[in-house]
Amino acid sequence: MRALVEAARRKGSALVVGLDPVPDRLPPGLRAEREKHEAVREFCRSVLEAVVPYAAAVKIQLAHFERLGPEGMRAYGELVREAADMGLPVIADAKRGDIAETAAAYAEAHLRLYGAHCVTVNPYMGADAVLPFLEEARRLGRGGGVFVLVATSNPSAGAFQEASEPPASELAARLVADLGEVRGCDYPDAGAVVGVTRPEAGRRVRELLPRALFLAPGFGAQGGGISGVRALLGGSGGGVLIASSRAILYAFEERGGDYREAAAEAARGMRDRLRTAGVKV
Ligand SMILES: O=c1ccn([C@@H]2O[C@H](COP(=O)(O)O)[C@@H](O)[C@H]2O)c(=O)[nH]1
Repeated sequence: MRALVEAARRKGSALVVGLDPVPDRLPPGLRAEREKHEAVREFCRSVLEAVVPYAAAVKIQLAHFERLGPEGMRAYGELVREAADMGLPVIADAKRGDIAETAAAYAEAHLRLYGAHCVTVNPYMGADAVLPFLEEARRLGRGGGVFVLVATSNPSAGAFQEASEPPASELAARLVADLGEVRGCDYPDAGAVVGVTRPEAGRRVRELLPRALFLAPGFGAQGGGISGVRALLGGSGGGVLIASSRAILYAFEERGGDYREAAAEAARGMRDRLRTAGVKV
C-alpha cells in the first residue's frame, strides 16, 4: 500500500476518485457521433486531468469497461497508464475471487499486464483466493496490494455479512490481518473495503484491524458522509481512503457548465471536507 499512502500524504488528500463511466450519462457533446468506448475514454481522461490536484488515487470500476468489449478494455489499459503517469496510483475495482491458480491468473492480468497498483478481491473462497494477488504485488515491488471486501457499502450487505456467528465480516477482517503483515511497512499490504454507510460494522472492523488501510466507498451518491467516515478512522485519525465516483463524475448534471470544472469542484470540495474533519492517511 506504500504507493497509495505516499500519494495521499504528498497530496494531503484522503480522496480516491472513482471512474464508473455510464455511456448514457456522459455529456451530450461527448456522446455525439462517436463510439461508446471513445466517448468513455475521453470523458475519463479529462476527468482525471481535472481532479489530479485533489485526488490521492483513482479507483477504476472494471465492469464499466468490460461491458464495452475489447475496445473498452483497451481504453481501460490506456487509462491505467495515463493515471500512473499523472502520479495517481490505480485501484482496479475488479472484485475477483477464485481458487489459487485462477487467482494467480487474475493477479497477473490486473497487476502486471494492465498495471494497476491494487485490486479489490472477494474473500468468500478463502485465503488461497487472495494470497496470489499479494504475492504478485510483492514481486512487482511497486507498493501495491489488495483490498479485501470486508463490510461493503450496499443496502443488503449486513443481512449477509453480519448474519452468522462469527460474522462473515469478522472472518474477512481476520483474513486481512493474517495475510497483510509485512515487517517495516507503515501499513500492511492487504487492506479492507469498509463502506462509510456501515459505521457500526466499520467500528468493529477497525478494532480488529487497527493498522490496516481501509478503502471506504459509499461517500456521496450512496448517502455516506463525514459521520460514517469518522467511525472508520484509526487511532491517529488516519488509515482511511474515501472513494467516491458518481458524485464527482456527474457533478455537471446538478451544477451545470463544463463537466471537467464540475468534477474538479466536486473533488476539491470533498478533499476539503475530509481535511476539515481531520481525516489523514
Ligand atoms: O462496498 C462497496 C464496494 C465497492 N463499491 C464500488 O464503489 C463504487 C461506488 O460508486 P459511487 O458512485 O461512489 O456510489 C462503485 O464502483 C461500486 O461498485 C461500492 O459501492 N461498495
